[in-house]
Amino acid sequence: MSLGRFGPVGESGSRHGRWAMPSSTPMIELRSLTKRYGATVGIDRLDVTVAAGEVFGLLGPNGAGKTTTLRCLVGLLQPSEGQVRVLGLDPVADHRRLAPKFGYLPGELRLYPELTGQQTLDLLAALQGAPVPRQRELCDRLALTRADLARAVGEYSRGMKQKLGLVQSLQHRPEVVVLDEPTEGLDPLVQETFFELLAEETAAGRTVLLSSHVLPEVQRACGRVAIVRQGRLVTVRSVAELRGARARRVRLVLADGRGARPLGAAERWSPRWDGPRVELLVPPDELVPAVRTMLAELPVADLTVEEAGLDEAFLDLYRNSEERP
Ligand SMILES: Nc1ncnc2c1ncn2[C@@H]1O[C@H](COP(=O)(O)OP(=O)(O)OP(=O)(O)O)[C@@H](O)[C@H]1O
Repeated sequence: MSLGRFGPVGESGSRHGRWAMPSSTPMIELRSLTKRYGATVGIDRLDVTVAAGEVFGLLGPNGAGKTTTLRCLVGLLQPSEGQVRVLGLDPVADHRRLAPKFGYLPGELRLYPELTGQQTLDLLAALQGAPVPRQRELCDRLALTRADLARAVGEYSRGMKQKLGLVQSLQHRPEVVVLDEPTEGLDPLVQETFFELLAEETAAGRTVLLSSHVLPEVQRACGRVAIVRQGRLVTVRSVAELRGARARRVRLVLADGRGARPLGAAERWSPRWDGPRVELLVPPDELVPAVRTMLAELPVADLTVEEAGLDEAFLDLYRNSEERP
């Protein structure tokens, strides 16, 4: 079972009444974190800090380094360089102290197929080394029935396995939860419940880091997002900031009714034609000069401006990172 380096009950015992952490200590801290696989760079000098009560998103395309980052966080991988701290502790050296306070949902949940759902949850609870006050409630909310839990997980559908994975990641009420692609395989109703659970986690001051390549998921769940690409951090932004940086979509109808043709100076905003209408994506700080140029140079019969979607802001950041030397 690959669920992280959870040991049996360590000297820290249950989650109640142990070492005190200064309130200023970040819940998660990655400092110049680098992981190489031989000649391949998984992640390269990643700096990320996550505070208590945040839902923080790690967003990036396939192969960006999300899983590598999460595995370093969980202590499954030893960094090649740099530092990882979770609750001020080293996930490799201090994994026994961390296990009761830490929840992890791996991207590929591999379970013992012959164990029942209930046996799996109980085994993982023992490895977490903590009581599981939320196990029953989470199973109920994620619609894992007693009959489901009595079946061998080898018979589970993908969605049921994912639900079991979510239950085990939260059942011991951990202070920090790391989730790799958490909504994979969940139907829309269960996804709703998942988002409710996330909101409750942060309302209770707990911290969540989730990886995703699904933008609407991040937009909905996270306050801040780190965008990674080819192992490098492109940017860390609040979702609100990403919205503010959104391009403006300018739609024009040209009076002469003709279709696609060169637009002179306006060509730089990548026009997309649809019959006599044309659509351009303009960065917010170029909007006023762009509209002036269009009105001066083109036979404009109609013009509308609206904010482009968050996905376009996101793609813009990707493109900008690609253009970097
Ligand atoms: N065990 C490994 N051995 C060699 N290279 C690896 C290994 N694991 C990951 N990599 C490489 O490290 C880079 C980052 O991979 P990683 O799995 O962390 O990305 P990811 O963002 O999680 O991708 P995905 O969204 O596809 O899961 C990729 O180039 C990948 O090929």
